[in-house]
Amino acid sequence: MATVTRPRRSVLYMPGSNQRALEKARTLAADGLILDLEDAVSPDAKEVARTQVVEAVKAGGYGGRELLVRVNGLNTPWFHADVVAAATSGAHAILIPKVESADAVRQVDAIMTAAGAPDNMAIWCMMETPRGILRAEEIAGASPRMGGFVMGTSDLAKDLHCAHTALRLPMVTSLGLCLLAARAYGLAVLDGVYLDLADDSGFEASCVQGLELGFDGKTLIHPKTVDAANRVFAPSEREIEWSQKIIAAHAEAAAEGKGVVVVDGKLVENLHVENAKRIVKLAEQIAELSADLGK
Ligand SMILES: CC(C)(COP(=O)(O)OP(=O)(O)OC[C@H]1O[C@@H](n2cnc3c(N)ncnc32)[C@H](O)[C@@H]1OP(=O)(O)O)[C@@H](O)C(=O)NCCC(=O)NCCSC(=O)C[C@H](O)C(=O)O
Ligand SMILES: [Mg+2]
Repeated sequence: MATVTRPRRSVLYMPGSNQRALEKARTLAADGLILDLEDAVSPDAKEVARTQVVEAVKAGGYGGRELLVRVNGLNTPWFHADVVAAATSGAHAILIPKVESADAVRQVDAIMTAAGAPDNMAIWCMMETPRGILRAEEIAGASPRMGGFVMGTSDLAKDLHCAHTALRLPMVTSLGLCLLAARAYGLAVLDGVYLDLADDSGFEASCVQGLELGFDGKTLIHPKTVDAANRVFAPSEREIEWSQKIIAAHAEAAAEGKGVVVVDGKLVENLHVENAKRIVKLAEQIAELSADLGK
């Protein structure tokens, strides 16, 4: 069973160079934020973005939202200083772009540790190159700090020479390999961004597909998409009620020495109960986070 440690239905990117966005994020109902130093920031704004992001995280005000700092890639002039600065910022995780090997993760781990990062600060990896996808398993298991994968479907589509289609068939193999590796190693895994901000129904359909594939949530580029992602990736009332019902029925059956029970004509075994417990726990965590954010 995949471990649920916190809700990650909606995780919003913002350019670290955009002070207004860093401020605005304190008021948004996103479960998590990616404070970006990489692709959303132009080369001449890299240092300013790094300073602003570290100051914003240290200043706080983000409540229970999960904070990830996306640093520049290993082969860039900004990488080392980004990791050192993020390591003691108080963010929950460093997100490394374009990861292609376990060694890259271990390099970041070593820099973080030397810079004084707390033991519970995680490493997340952008999965967005063909080599990275093919090595998803070794990357997932590269360090005890590994916390999750974020699908970088824009970079990946560029490298695969594939099209962005509604059903994402050209992307399904890559998404599936990363989901397998993430679940095998107990990591979180977030779906890629939807680029057409004018297409609300297309966005929602891509969230539904991401949920059905097994993603924990969706990465977003604009606040207007937060509510739809939160809605789609949250368990419905019906699912919660059904989960509670089968947990109770199975516990009653277990007390009578039975391993299975039939509820409303459906066979319920321990595996269904495990999944039901995950759903109930996720619903509780969403309620706690919503109360914390006042949303
Ligand atoms: C796309 C945007 C440039 C649009 O910005 P803007 O024109 O300012 O939008 P609005 O006027 O509609 O904004 C309304 C208010 O919302 C705030 N806002 C907008 N976007 C964000 C955000 N991302 N985070 C926080 N707040 C945001 C505005 O400040 C307005 O607030 P107010 O002042 O109160 O009116 C912009 O949305 C944007 O920059 N988005 C993020 C782009 C980004 O980070 N891209 C990189 C990540 S995606 C990626 O890299 C994919 C991956 O690597 C891959 O390969 O797939
Ligand atoms: Mg990318």
